[in-house]
Amino acid sequence: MISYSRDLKQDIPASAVKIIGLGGAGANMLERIALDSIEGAELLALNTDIRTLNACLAKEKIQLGVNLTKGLGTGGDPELGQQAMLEAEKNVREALKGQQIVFLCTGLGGGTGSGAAPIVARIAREEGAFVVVFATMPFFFEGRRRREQADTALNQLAVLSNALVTFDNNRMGELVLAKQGIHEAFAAADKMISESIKAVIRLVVRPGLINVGLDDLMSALRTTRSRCLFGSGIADGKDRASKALRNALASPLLDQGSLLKDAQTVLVHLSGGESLTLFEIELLMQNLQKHVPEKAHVLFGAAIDPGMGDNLSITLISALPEDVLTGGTRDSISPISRDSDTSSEIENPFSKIDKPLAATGSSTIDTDSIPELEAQPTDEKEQEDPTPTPSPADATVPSTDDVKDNEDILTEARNPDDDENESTANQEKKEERPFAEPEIIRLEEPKTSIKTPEPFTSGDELDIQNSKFLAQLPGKNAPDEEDLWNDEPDGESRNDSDTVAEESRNEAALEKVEPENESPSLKIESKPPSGQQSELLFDNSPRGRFEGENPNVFDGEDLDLPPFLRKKKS
Ligand SMILES: Nc1nc2c(ncn2[C@@H]2O[C@H](COP(=O)(O)OP(=O)(O)OP(=O)(O)O)[C@@H](O)[C@H]2O)c(=O)[nH]1
Repeated sequence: MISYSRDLKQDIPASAVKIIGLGGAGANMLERIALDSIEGAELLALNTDIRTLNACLAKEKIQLGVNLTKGLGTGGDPELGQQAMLEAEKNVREALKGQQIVFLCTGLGGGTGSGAAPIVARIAREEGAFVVVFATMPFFFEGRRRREQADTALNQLAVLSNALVTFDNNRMGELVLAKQGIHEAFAAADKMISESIKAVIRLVVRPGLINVGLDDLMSALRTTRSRCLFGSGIADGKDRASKALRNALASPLLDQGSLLKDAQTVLVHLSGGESLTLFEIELLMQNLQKHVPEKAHVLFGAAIDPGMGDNLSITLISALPEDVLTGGTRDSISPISRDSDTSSEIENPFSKIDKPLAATGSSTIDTDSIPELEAQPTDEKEQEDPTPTPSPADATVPSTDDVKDNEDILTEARNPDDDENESTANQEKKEERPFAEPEIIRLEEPKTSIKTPEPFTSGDELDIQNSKFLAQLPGKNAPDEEDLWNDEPDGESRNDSDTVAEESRNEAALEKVEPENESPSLKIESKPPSGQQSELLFDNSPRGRFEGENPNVFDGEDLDLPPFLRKKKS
C-alpha cells in the first residue's frame, strides 16, 4: 500500500534542527557531516575531551564535566560520562531550547557516549524535540565490557528516543575493501551516517510536493535493535528513473536491495528538477514494488528542487531487526514471537514498571510539559498485533531515577547462563535482552516557519582520521588493525559469510584475553549535582568500578584508569 500525504508544506527552520555529536565517535560523525556541508541544521558538539572538542568543526560546543574530568575523557566509564553530563545539564538544556528535531550521533561502548547519550535524549525530549538517535555499536574485538556498556545505553535510548538507528561497527567491514584499515571502516560508517542524516533532513525538513512527516519516519525506523537500511541513488539523462533506483538499491546497507524483501515499512523520497514527470515517478514506484513485499507499507514523498537540474534522486529508508539480519525468519521477529521467545527466560524489564514514570527534581520530565506530542494512529500491523500498544504512561520519559530502576530490573532479569555462553555470535543472540519499543508519537505541524530552500550538496571523500579509537582498543593481545581487515587476498571484497566467520574467529581469540567482568551496574544520580561539583577522589581506588578486575591494558596503558591517571610504560 502506498501512502500519499498531501498536507500543508512543512518548513522547519534550520535553527530548530540540531545535530549533536557526542563523545569521540560523535565528534568524528559531526566532522563528516560538517564536511558534507549539511544545510538546514545547526551542529552542536558535546564532549568531555577538550582537545577533541576544540578540534571539532561544529559552531556550538559544550564541554561536559569541566570539574569532573578536567578536560579529559572518561577512560571508558559511563558512570563518569553520566556525571559529566549532569554537570553540564543546564548548558545543554539551554542549547536545546526551541528545537523541533534533534539528531543525536554517538558511539556506544565508551564512557562519554554511553553515559551521557540517554541524558541528552531525555533533555531534548523534555524540551519538546523529536529525537532521532544514530548510534554505533562497538566491534566484537573491543571486548565484552564495552559491548555491555553499549547494550545498557541502547536499552535506555530505546525508551528515551523517538527513533533509534544503530550502525553495528562489525558490519562496517562490508562498506570497505578487506585490505582497507579500520580508519576507512570508521570513515565509511561516518559517511553512511552523514548520508542518512542528510536524507532524513531532506525528507522531513524540506518542503515537498508530497511531504513525508516525522510520523512516517518513525514508522519506517520503528523496530528496536534494528539495522538501518538506507540507500540513495542519483541519475540523469535517458532512463534516469530506473538508473537512480538501481543506484539506490546498490547501496551497501541494502545488500543490492535484497534486504528490502523483509521490510515492513519503506520510506521513499524522490527529488528532481522542474522536469520531473509523473510518468517517471510511476515508473520508479512500479519498479520499486518488485523489491519490497506486497504488504509492505510504502511511504512516499517527492520534492521539486530546481537546483537538481536534470538529476533525479531517490532515497530509500527502512529498518530491519537484527534477528532478521542474523538469519531469523520474519515470524520469529514479530513483537509477539519476540516476546514469547524470551518470556520464559527474561521478562521485559520495562513491563515491570507499573506506575507512570514519575517526574522528580530538575533532571526529570513532566509529561504534561511536552505539549506537541500526541499518540499516532495505529496502523494495520498494530491492529493485528495482540501485543499491547504502549499506553500514554509508557510514553512517559523516565527520569534519571527511573532509568536506574529500569537498569536494576534489567540486571536482575539477565539469565545467568548468558555470562558463560558468549563466545559465539549465536550464543550472543541468547544474551540479547528485550527492551521496550520506542513510543509512537507525532509532532504537530510547526506553527511558524522560515524557508530553507537551498539544494543539498554531497561530498564523497572519505578522509576522516580516527586516531583516538586505536588508543582505546582493549588490550595488547587484541588483533591489530591489519590482521582484522587484511585476511583476504588483495582486491577481493568480503562477503557476509566471510565476515561472520572472521567475526567468530576474532570473538574466539578474544574470549581468551577478555576479563570475565561482572555486568556493570549502572548508577544514575537521583539528583543532578549542583553547579559546584566536588572533585572526584581517585587516590584510594583509582580503578573505580573496575577495581579488582583484570586490567584492560593496551599499549602499556590501563584503559580502566581515567586518562589523567594513566601511566604509559616507556
Ligand atoms: N563509526 C565510528 N565508530 C567509532 C568512531 N570512533 C569510535 N567509535 C566507536 O565508538 C565507541 C566509543 O568511542 P568514543 O566515542 O571514542 O568514546 P567516548 O564516548 O568519547 O567515551 P570516552 O572516550 O571513554 O570518554 C568505540 O568503542 C568505537 O566502537 C568513529 O569515528 N566512527
